[in-house]
Amino acid sequence: MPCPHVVCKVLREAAEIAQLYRDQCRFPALCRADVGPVITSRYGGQYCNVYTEWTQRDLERNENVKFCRQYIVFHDDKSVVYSGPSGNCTEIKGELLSVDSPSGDMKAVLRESTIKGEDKQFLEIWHKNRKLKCLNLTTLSKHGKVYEDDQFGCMVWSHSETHLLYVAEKKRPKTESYFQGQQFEYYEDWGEALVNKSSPVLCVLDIEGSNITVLEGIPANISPGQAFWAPNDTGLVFVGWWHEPFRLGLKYCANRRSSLFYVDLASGKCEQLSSNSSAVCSPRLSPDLCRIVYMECGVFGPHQQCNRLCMYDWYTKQTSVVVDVVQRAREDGFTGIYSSMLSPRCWSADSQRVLMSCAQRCRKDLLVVDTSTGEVTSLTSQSEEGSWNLLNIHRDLMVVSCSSPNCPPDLRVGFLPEKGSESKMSWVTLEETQPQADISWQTLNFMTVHIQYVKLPLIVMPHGGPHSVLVSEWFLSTAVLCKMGFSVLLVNYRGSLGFGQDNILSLPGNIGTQDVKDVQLAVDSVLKQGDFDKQKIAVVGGSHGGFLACHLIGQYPEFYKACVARNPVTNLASMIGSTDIPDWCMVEAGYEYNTDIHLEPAILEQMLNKSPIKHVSKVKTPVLLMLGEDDKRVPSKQGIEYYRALKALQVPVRLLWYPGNNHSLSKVDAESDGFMNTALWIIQHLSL
Ligand SMILES: CC(=O)N[C@@H](C)C(=O)N[C@@H](C)C(=O)O
Repeated sequence: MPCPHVVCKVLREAAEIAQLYRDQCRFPALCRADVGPVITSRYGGQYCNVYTEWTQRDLERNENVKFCRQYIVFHDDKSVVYSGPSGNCTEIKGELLSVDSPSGDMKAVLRESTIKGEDKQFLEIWHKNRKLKCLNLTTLSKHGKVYEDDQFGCMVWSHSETHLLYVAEKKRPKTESYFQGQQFEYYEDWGEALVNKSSPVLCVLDIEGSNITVLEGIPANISPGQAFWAPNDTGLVFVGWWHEPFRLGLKYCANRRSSLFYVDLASGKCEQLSSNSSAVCSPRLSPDLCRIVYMECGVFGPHQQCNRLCMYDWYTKQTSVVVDVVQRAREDGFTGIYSSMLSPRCWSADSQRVLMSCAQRCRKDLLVVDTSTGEVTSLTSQSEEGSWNLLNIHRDLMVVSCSSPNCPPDLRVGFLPEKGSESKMSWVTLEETQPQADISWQTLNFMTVHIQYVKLPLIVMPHGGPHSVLVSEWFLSTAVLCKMGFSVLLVNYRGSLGFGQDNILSLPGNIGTQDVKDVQLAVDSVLKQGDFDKQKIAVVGGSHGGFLACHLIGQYPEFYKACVARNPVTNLASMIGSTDIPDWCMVEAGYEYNTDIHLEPAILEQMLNKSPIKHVSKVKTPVLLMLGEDDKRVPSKQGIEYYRALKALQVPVRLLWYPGNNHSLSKVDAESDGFMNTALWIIQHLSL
């Protein structure tokens, strides 16, 4: 029997909202897992240690803290016999990178420490219970700062465990006096979140002799990263990004011209292993040291696309495409490969299959790819839970984390079943989590929405990118908003990842119309259910999601009662000259991009026509803008341009300015301040 509609009560007291936010911040997220070597106990049982790293917002310290916890896993190579934590959590401070040697006997740590007010980097080698070596990299001055980011950064032991490979900034000439004319030299960098990362170099530490060699032989027009040791330690394999005629932003942009390279340590010769005209990432060597898998996509065009999974045979030097681009969802449901990064290890023990977590429509699944047939099987598509993340796999023991919109991430392990028996996958939970019974969610054709028999206020959240995807996983802000009594509609519009390459390609040239109409269609269709209060709808979005939020309030002026935009794109025509990704503006406006492009008035006109600023005169909705001072992706001037237009029109607008923050506004205080202001802005303007 249908329940009568009742008026929904939303939590509106700032102190109570802050308490909810604090409570939900206590759920940590997994960021790393390693499987240690197999140890045989004196009673004959086999076990290994699983090392995990987590991050958690510490609101008191205004920091994202990182900590580790280890688990012991007894197994018989096919199943887990017994498992449990071995000790408590320990906070990790000052470690930028760390890695165990292949045998597990040694550990290398890159540490940053401030001495007499100066930042110094140290490279430590640990053996058993002692620190074997500590090199002051800053004093040695062989190179600049070591890269610790996901894009270029790596720290890898040689197979022989005698050398360590890492990436650092090339040494710059000293600038003691301006008479030398170099003090004010401009160094291009790789843009948003890669500031001051300009010319990476590959560095090798000879551990015995404490000797660091900065590798030569790499073409000067290439920036190397994501490196590892070739079979038998004869040389190094790496991804090289072309940086001529100039560097473009790399973050969220897998479409930068790049290739796989091999540099031979004896001869210094550098060889290109993959195509000259595509973009590659995440090369991973098989356990038998015979093959390398990597992901490949087109250069320019949409910033993230459906990938090809390619494989390079080390001995035959042949490259094959294991899984090709999927234009439209296949009959078996497979929609293509969208992972931007493979886990540190991704091969099965027999070097036949590759594992990955990958967006498939609105969820992230664990996929197994048979490299000899290209067959793709999902290990998780039949599971009820939301989304799965592969943290690592070693000797077929997978370490994964699973979460959903009402369940923070947990930690599980399980052995990869034999080929053909994937449906028999069974998991053992190492770390339970706390499901949030008062939040419910559903994936529908256009929406993720809470269906309840009360008139709920609705917050519409389209994602940014625009070529990214919202999967059914844990999000702090949506969980808190739901607990406050809001309903949240997360929208994947056409152009999102996870639905096939055709879907992605349908958007460039049509932004500002197709994506806007898709979001509105999703909102209208949930409103037809009658469960939501049509007078209490807000829209919230960041970046391209902010672009959509500003478009929606301009194109549907009576509809949204509050709008919150984080670093929104408001005018493509003015953004192209100042962003780190000018190609994005061209491609999304419907043009091909070339580095030597000349802007024509017609192009700028089209960009303006597709931008939210074009509709600003119709806006009535109160707007809260949140801008990061150091944003290189969507420079803050975009938001300021919109702010001025709204002020002139006397539309209520408030601007929050976050110094020391970039595009993501992810520093702990900026994020929590942004959340509180978002919640209070919506409460105020929805008259709750
Ligand atoms: C490629 C890119 O960064 N585009 C931005 C305009 C954008 O929308 N970014 C998203 C991913 C974000 O949420 O920051």
